[in-house]
Amino acid sequence: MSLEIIQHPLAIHGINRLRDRETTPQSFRRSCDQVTTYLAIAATRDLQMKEVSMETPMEQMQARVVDEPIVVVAILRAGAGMIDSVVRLLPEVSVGYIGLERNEETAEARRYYCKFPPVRGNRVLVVDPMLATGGSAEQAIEAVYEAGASSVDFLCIVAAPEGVQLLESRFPDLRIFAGALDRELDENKYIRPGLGDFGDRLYGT
Ligand SMILES: O=P(O)(O)OC[C@H]1O[C@H](OP(=O)(O)OP(=O)(O)O)[C@H](O)[C@@H]1O
Ligand SMILES: O=c1cc[nH]c(=O)[nH]1
Ligand SMILES: [Mg+2]
Repeated sequence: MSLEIIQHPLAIHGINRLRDRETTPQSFRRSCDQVTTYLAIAATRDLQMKEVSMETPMEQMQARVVDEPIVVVAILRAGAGMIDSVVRLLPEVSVGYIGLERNEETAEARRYYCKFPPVRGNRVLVVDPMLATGGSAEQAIEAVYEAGASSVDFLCIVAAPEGVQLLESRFPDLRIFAGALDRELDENKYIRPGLGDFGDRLYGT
């Protein structure tokens, strides 16, 4: 497993806008988009390319274009807020959804929805802004591997050490791209310092 923490100053700035309790919903959405864009750029740095011949208005040339189908799978609800940013970078991407909700007492995630496009043999980006205990990500990644993904990258905005450890023990080939690695989980399994409940802040619930 590998863990990359995005170091770009604009990504760090965006995460700290998300953390600030004074941030308005409008600015929260803009910062979510900004940080997700940096995560997606990092995760697609090694996309396969192929050579094609093409004509510019001036002459013929050999050019390289992306040659790898990608699937993005969002963990609902909060992960839905990251889809548009990925689709803007990768307009051809297919999109799947898995609905998971943590029980407020036990913090265990319950699956309530799952719909994937064809995944077999493809690289899949699983997106969810928060990696806390790792239970939600574990269920989603397991489902994606069961559907036949050739490789999985997990993109999150804030990760807790507990979640990273769980994913590391479960999926040796997984790559995690995170905006920040925070200190710990609290007694309610919320990330500290964290940013609160991402879904509630994104959707105003
Ligand atoms: O690592 P875990 O301990 O599983 O916690 C992380 C999960 O918790 C949040 O979702 P939540 O269950 O609050 O659902 P929501 O997105 O609908 O708000 C978050 O978006 C992750 O999916
Ligand atoms: O800190 C946390 C933990 C889980 N889900 C969130 O939205 N925030
Ligand atoms: Mg929530």
